[in-house]
Amino acid sequence: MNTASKPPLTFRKMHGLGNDFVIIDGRNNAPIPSVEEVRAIGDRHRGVGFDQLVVLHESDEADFDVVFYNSDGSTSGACGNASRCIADLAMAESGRDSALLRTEGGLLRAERAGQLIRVNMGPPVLSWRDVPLARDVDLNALPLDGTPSAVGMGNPHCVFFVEDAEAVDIAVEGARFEHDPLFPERTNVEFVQSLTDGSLRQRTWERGAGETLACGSGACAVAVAAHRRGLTGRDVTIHLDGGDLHLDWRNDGVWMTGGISYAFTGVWPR
Ligand SMILES: N[C@@H](CCC[C@H](N)C(=O)O)C(=O)O
Repeated sequence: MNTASKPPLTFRKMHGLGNDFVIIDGRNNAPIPSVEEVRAIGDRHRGVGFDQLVVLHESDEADFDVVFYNSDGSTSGACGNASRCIADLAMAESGRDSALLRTEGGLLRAERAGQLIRVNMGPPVLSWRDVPLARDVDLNALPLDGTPSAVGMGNPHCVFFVEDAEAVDIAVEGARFEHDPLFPERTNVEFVQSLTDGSLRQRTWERGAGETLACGSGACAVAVAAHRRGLTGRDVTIHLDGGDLHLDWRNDGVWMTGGISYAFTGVWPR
């Protein structure tokens, strides 16, 4: 058995509106975690705990090439709140007020906006109105009233508009889609309520992470779905458990503006 110990993993802990991340810089041949280690680090009781773990790699066209892992070890093509956090790291390193991130979901541009960070999450790539369902589904048979909107933002989202977002049992309604053949790659699920001031209230069940305090790519999907339903203009404020995001859907994609927080650095022994 190889008893040689592997070099420890150094990481940064950050969050965007309470959606929390462990960020590991894998550049310069620095050690990166195995999927088993991702799950162990993500354990809220025995590890560090995170909603997503982010690994940074050298890039030939961006500040970083980025890989996003959920706490169950699955990967995702997008992670909006983490993208704001690592964009801040990139800008601090480069001294510029802008950054470029290459993710599985595409090339993302980010920039400072005062004390906040703006990220262009790209165009929405699909919705139920544009893409025929994989099979003939009676959408009204889905667990909640009404027909959801399916919007891709580098990752899949199923957006339900409900009368009272606080009344939704997220652990039940969100988990329903973890093994639904309608979503062969699973999906993130957002439950949204329109408010009288034109803003939206969003609660989120994340694929591979469960209920989170905020989901940035989900907020982008919600903004697109709400606009397509005539509920909002092309820009909207969304209230999440962890705080507010501002979304504006422009011709070059959906821009998301919000805050980030830097928590601490740490070392994961191996
Ligand atoms: N919290 C993220 C979304 C993270 C990935 C998602 N769970 C998925 O698997 O697609 C965000 O802020 O976008």
